[in-house]
Amino acid sequence: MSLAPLPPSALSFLDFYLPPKSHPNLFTTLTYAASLDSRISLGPGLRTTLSGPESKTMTHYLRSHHDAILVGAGTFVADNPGLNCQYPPADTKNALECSPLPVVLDPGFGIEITQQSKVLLNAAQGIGKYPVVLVSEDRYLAFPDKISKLKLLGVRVLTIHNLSSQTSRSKSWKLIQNTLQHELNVKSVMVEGGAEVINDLLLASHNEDATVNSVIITIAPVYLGKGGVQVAPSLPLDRLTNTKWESFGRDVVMVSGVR
Ligand SMILES: NC(=O)c1ccc[n+]([C@@H]2O[C@H](COP(=O)([O-])OP(=O)(O)OC[C@H]3O[C@@H](n4cnc5c(N)ncnc54)[C@H](O)[C@@H]3O)[C@@H](O)[C@H]2O)c1
Ligand SMILES: Nc1nc(=O)c(N)c(NC[C@H](O)[C@H](O)[C@H](O)COP(=O)(O)O)[nH]1
Repeated sequence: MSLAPLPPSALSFLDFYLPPKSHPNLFTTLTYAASLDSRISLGPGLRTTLSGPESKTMTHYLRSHHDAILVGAGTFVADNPGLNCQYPPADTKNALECSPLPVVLDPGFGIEITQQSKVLLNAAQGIGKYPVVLVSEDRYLAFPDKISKLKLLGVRVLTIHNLSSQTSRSKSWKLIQNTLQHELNVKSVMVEGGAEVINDLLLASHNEDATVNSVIITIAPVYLGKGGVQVAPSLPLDRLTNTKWESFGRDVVMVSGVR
């Protein structure tokens, strides 16, 4: 599948919100696509396409600018995501180089990754990187066989000390960002969802437990209704700053951020 090129106006619109060439700490971008009623899928466990072709290309362009891409266990199970970059590669070598490191947040160590998982099919074809799974230490110790099996498939499992004993999920973001920066040597991460991950990270940023440098949201002109999986943090949050809006085909994209 080849994605349509982005016009120069889209590139300049995004430029300020991308990770800069050098940044002292981990640069975190939160990005997702939502409906007009702030739903990101039709229901739990359902994969729902919201982005049109232009904003889909934009997401892949963002992927090419980040070292890592993080999704939660719920998204991994619902979407079977490939988590690679399909834009702008002209060939396979390019696709591997521009693809971020896929990171799956799965404290309970419950997801099944098999040879048929899209992320591993991409890695085996050389068009994506092998993933890392972040799990709680207690769950890691409970499943030695699973770790060996995953290792054979090329999947790395990393533990986060005390992840499950955090009193709030907002607090666990500090540990997650530390692990990305110091253990995986990641300088920029793009967090794609799902709703639990997004709601917690927004709250963590509000509570200053985590840093979010950019927020890039695609709004699709559709209502998904009350049954949809909703982005709605548990508290009202501060108004986003440095916001700009631009049409991408039938969608609108909002960018916000501080460097
Ligand atoms: N439209 C979009 O841009 C988009 C993006 C991603 C996912 N989705 C959709 O979202 C749905 C999945 O969302 P969800 O909310 O069910 O699952 P999720 O992907 O947010 O994963 C939830 C799991 O992640 C882990 N987790 C989340 N926050 C954590 C934290 N702070 N600390 C430790 N662990 C944490 C926990 O294991 C939790 O059970 C699916 O339907 C998927 O299709 C849509
Ligand atoms: N930008 C965006 N628009 C959407 O309409 C949608 N459903 C997602 N969802 C994000 C989530 O992370 C998905 O899992 C990946 O979009 C799967 O896609 P890939 O196989 O990795 O290309 N993201």
